[in-house]
Amino acid sequence: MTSSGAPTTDDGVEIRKGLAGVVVDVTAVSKVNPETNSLLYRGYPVQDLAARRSFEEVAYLLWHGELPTRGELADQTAVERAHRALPGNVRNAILELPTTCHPMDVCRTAVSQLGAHDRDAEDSSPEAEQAKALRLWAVLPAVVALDQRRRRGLQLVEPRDDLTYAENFLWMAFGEEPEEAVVRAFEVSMVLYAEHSFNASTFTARVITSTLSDLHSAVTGAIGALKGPLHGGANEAVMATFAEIGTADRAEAWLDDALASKRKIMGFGHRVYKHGDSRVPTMRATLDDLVRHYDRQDLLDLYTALETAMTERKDILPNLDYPAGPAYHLMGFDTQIFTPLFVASRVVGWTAHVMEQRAANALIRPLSEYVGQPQREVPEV
Ligand SMILES: CC(=O)SCCNC(=O)CCNC(=O)[C@H](O)C(C)(C)COP(=O)(O)OP(=O)(O)OC[C@H]1O[C@@H](n2cnc3c(N)ncnc32)[C@H](O)[C@@H]1OP(=O)(O)O
Ligand SMILES: O=C([O-])CC(=O)C(=O)O
Repeated sequence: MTSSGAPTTDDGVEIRKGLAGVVVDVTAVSKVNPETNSLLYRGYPVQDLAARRSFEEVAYLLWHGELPTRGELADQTAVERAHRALPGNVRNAILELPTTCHPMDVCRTAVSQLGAHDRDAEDSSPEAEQAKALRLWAVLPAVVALDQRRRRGLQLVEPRDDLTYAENFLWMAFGEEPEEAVVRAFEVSMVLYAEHSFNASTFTARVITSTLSDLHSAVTGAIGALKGPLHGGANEAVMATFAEIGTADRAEAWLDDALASKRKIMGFGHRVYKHGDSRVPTMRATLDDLVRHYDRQDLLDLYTALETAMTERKDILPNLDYPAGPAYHLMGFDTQIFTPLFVASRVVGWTAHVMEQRAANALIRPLSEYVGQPQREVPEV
């Protein structure tokens, strides 16, 4: 052990498992501050953006560094709406995938396919990268909505260009005009999920970009990293936990059993925030609105019972996935679709980081300390 508590090898080399606490680069995209429980996108507090700005405006901000003027937003919106439909070849590729695979596999495959069909895939100029990021962001709702619908045995719903991003996403997923309360809640979740500095999936995207690989490869890899339950996969795992517990009165006993068997409780804890996730109060308030809208106090009771028990037992607080999971459930999404919803939002942050990495690149290649067999001779056969 070093004085910082980090383990060392027999030779005294300090090992930073999981790169915990290691600052690997600078970024101007967002600032996560665990001391003040705050998160800034390009300098703006995320909760204020969620309250006052659309997801489209936030996407522009994350990519370009400033909020859009009316004209800039109109230009971006025109491109976004023109690229909402899935190209036929990608739609067919999705339809051929088995419904036994996880929806994150569908997302990952779709982005890879979109890259293979994109004529600008190998053009890494800033203009081409920005255009690809925008097109990918525009089409991902169709990927997610199609996948949910085919699993339900329903036909694809074509996008509508008279609707906002959030309205159109819900329209394509459910085939009916969404209610205003649901649109608002969904939009807030998209804003909150869009960006979070050097998390595991964003770092993956940056590692891939650092080899001078292409943007679609970076996003495909990032989707793989987000899928895991220690990262984005936790939002669907929260709903699985709720289903396992059943009702609020069973939460304490369930938690005691789970902790006794050393299970990780999904939706709780965070690598950076140790005193609460900056985004939880906003998402929790949004969940409260949905609970009132759908008259589902029972779900909130279960939510609160598990949160209270977890705080009492372990003093570990919820992360964004904890309120987001039940919120998506109330909106009507299937549980396995929750992490793809995270993809649809985080693609903005990933691509902003791809562009930032490319603009000041250094190959990412850390070192490891070898602890295997010493050199030995290959025996004669
Ligand atoms: C949007 C996002 O990606 S947010 C993260 C979503 N992920 C989850 O919700 C999964 C559940 N949470 C976790 O597994 C962890 O809190 C992580 C992976 C997110 C962060 O973990 P780390 O920073 O590596 O902390 P680590 O896992 O070392 O935890 C420290 C201690 O708290 C415990 N702990 C942390 N989170 C949890 C949890 N959710 N349930 C039970 N115990 C936990 C650990 O067991 C460990 O205890 P120990 O010191 O007795 O061994
Ligand atoms: O920052 C992290 O490690 C995980 C997280 O909350 C996110 O990616 O939104």
